Amino acid sequence: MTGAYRSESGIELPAVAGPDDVRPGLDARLGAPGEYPFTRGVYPTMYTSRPWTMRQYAGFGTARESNARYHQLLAAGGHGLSVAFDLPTQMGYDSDDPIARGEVGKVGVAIDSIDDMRTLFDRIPLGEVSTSMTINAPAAVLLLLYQLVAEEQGVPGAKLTGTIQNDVLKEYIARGTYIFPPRPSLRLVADTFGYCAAELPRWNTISISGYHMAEAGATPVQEIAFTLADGIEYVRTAVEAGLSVDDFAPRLSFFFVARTTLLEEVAKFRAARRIWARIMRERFGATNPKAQMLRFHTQTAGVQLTAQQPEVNLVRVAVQGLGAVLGGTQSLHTNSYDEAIALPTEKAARLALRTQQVLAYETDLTGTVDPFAGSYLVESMTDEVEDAAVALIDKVFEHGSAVAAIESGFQKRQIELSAYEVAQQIESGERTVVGVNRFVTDDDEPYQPLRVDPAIGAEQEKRLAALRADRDDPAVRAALDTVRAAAAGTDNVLPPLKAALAARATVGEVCHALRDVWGTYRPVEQF
Ligand SMILES: C[C@H](C(=O)O)C(=O)SCCNC(=O)CCNC(=O)[C@H](O)C(C)(C)COP(=O)(O)OP(=O)(O)OC[C@H]1O[C@@H](n2cnc3c(N)ncnc32)[C@H](O)[C@@H]1OP(=O)(O)O
Repeated sequence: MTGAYRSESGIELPAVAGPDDVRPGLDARLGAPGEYPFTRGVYPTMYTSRPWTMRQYAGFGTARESNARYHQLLAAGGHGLSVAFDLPTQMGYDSDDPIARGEVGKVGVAIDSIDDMRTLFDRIPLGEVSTSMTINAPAAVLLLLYQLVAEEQGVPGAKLTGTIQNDVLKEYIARGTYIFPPRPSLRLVADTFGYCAAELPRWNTISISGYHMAEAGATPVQEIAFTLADGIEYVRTAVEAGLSVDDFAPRLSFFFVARTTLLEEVAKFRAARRIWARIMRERFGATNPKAQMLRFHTQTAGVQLTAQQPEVNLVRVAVQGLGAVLGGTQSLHTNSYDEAIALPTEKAARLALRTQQVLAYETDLTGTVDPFAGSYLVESMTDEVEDAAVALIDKVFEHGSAVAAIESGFQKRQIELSAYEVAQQIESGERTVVGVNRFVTDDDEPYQPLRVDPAIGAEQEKRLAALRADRDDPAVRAALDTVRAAAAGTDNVLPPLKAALAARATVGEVCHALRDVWGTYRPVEQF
């Protein structure tokens, strides 16, 4: 390589960093751990009093199979649950909808109704375990099903802890599971904030996500800038809906990637906390410190895993996870080594969890807080990532709002340009990917991927037919009419949604009721 090393975001690294690389005023930029601007972490004691939450994302096939995987993960020492839903559920369609054919139970679990949700959490005490659900456009619907099942277990809403992803804006930018146009989607998000503040006060109402943008090619700077810009949009919407920032913002959470480029990643996490604290205090007038804290989940970078020599992924994941912990993550998913090929096998899923257990229990990482504080290199990179991200957030808002920028295709285009550059670097050999363009071998061992049983679609169809034959249909129709009326007006839509789901309306039926009023989003293709 010639010339200075440039980071993933294009920041030049000094070959040897020294005191001159750190700008004056470091103490004020750092603060103490647990204090504004939270550069050193959101809690004063961080992992010295409690390690991060080990939360492995899992789910496939039917509710029964996924329930078995959750029991395995908890028995293996996992701390919290993280549910992956299949595409039809994520898009608000029932398993027997023609559009769902071939996709039922593939990338996650199929959930059609309260009956499936009850099975999913069978023998799991919802008052004790915290559960994350990666669900966006229909997040309110799955959250209400969870609440209904918890109530059946005798657990009141006030005791429930967990997170819904509920971040529709990044779906338009990178992930693609949107249903409604941006504006009604934002209204549904604000309704969910309001409902949770009253009914589920310990629930994290959103996981504002940069992970998927990173997987699509965003640089670290783009990842945090576009994510924080989305965060601003959510806060603005909720404030305009009459909610108090000090009340709802403590339950906002974030979700980022951890790449193998560990130093820049640590700088990224620290910069993101600092920028968000300032935005909340200065732009939105938050005075509650909890409303200024950026708490986040991390997943190791799936896009960096390779199908060639898949065991090497174990090493990559360990390095990525190390960066997340050094950056002060609240919760972590470490990918399985076989994820570039298929859904993780049970063995691979266990090894992935073991990776974080080694980090937590065999290293000295939990003995001290923010060990990189004062590092010439990491402090200077934190400043540089911060400056570049703030400048990019300003660029987003030159479009008027994050939504307007999304509608113009701005973020998506920037991310695609970054992805193109990386692809070219791999192609030319300028960027090394071990086992792919260097250190290649012909003798990869055969690997038996986990396959989802194709009969699952038919099985779900049968369960749905039984449900529809065994419920009070006029009551379901009346409840769906009430959902439509709330969606057309200004009342919070969650209470009527809950009533419809309790009457055993399906996920697809309630989402269709909302589609009737709000319509569906059609993306504008730019190229
Ligand atoms: C790729 C894929 C896809 O596309 O499909 C995906 O999206 S997968 C996406 C998967 N997404 C996820 O798994 C998201 C996970 N997110 C979360 O779990 C949350 O949003 C989170 C990031 C805020 C982490 O929440 P958590 O409950 O695990 O952890 P917390 O940090 O909130 O800790 C739990 C409780 O312990 C307390 N606590 C923790 N540590 C300390 C400490 N050192 N001192 C004092 N208190 C502490 C917290 O205040 C909190 O209590 P209290 O609550 O009372 O304050």
